[in-house]
Amino acid sequence: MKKRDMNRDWIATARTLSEALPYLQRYAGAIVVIKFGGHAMGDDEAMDTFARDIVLMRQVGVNPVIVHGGGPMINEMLDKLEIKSDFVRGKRVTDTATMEVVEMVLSGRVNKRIVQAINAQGGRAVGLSGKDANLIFCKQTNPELGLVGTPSEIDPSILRTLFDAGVIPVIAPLGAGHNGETYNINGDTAAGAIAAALKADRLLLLTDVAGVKNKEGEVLTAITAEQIREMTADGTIAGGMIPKTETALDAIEGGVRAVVILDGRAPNATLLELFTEHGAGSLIRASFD
Ligand SMILES: Nc1ncnc2c1ncn2[C@@H]1O[C@H](COP(=O)(O)OP(=O)(O)O)[C@@H](O)[C@H]1O
Ligand SMILES: CC(=O)N[C@@H](CCC(=O)OP(=O)(O)O)C(=O)O
Repeated sequence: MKKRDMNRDWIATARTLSEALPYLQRYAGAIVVIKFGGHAMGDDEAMDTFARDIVLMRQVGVNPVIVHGGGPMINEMLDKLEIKSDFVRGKRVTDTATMEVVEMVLSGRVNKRIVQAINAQGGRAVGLSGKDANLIFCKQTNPELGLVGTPSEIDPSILRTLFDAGVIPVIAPLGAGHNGETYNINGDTAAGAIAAALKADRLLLLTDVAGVKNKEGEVLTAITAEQIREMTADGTIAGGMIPKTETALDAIEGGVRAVVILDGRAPNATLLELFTEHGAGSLIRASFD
């Protein structure tokens, strides 16, 4: 299949996971950044399946880094507190009161739920946010969005320390400002910036759709930067898909080898993408030569 050819430098030729098993050691040392979106988290079963895949990945020597979202969980808490919030091009307009809720929900409930799920599957996960160990400093994205941040300096050294210790980092997308501010970073944006800083082998953006769809609603297995620009301009790519495709382009420009947008709720989604020939979702690479 065409997509398979484009992956030949890194992905196995196995058709099934069991066929891939004897070859898994070839991935030892690879860095795979996985954005786990709020919509992809679904119920406890989806969380457990995700956690099992991540632990298996770590057991074969891959260094997985989880960067999570949690938009729906933030919405739920804002509703309870009767705080209104608006989105502009997929990003939440964040004032001080909203920021407090975002930090509590992401660094607290959502981060620890993922850490606990991975540890329950036999892994060793540690939760942190972009504020820990100076991982992410931000500048303001746009005054109209308030405390939404764009990562400006990333220090991934803490992640390498965790890799060496066999620990799986689970990162909430928050950043520090140089004047003591806390910034809300879109989860996709944070994952892309971390993947670029690590020059990751793969960035997987897990969501609740099978991939990027064209006007006819068909999932595109491979997309170029040019197609993404056209589809965004004509409105085919909209809402939450905008930060994902923008992230994919920035990550590739920043040195990530390939980005895949895929359905995180599909059984064994991440393992199938990494270890089998057919992969899953929409693959974005610098060039398809
Ligand atoms: N061209 C497109 N292809 C696929 N999904 C799209 C497209 N344009 C907009 N979307 C929307 O983007 C959503 C994914 O973004 P979002 O809801 O923010 O996900 P997550 O919470 O997983 O980060 C999809 O559920 C879909 O409704
Ligand atoms: C700036 C911005 O929009 N931040 C997001 C952070 C969480 C996120 O990205 O969650 P999902 O991946 O589940 O959508 C927010 O406040 O919702």
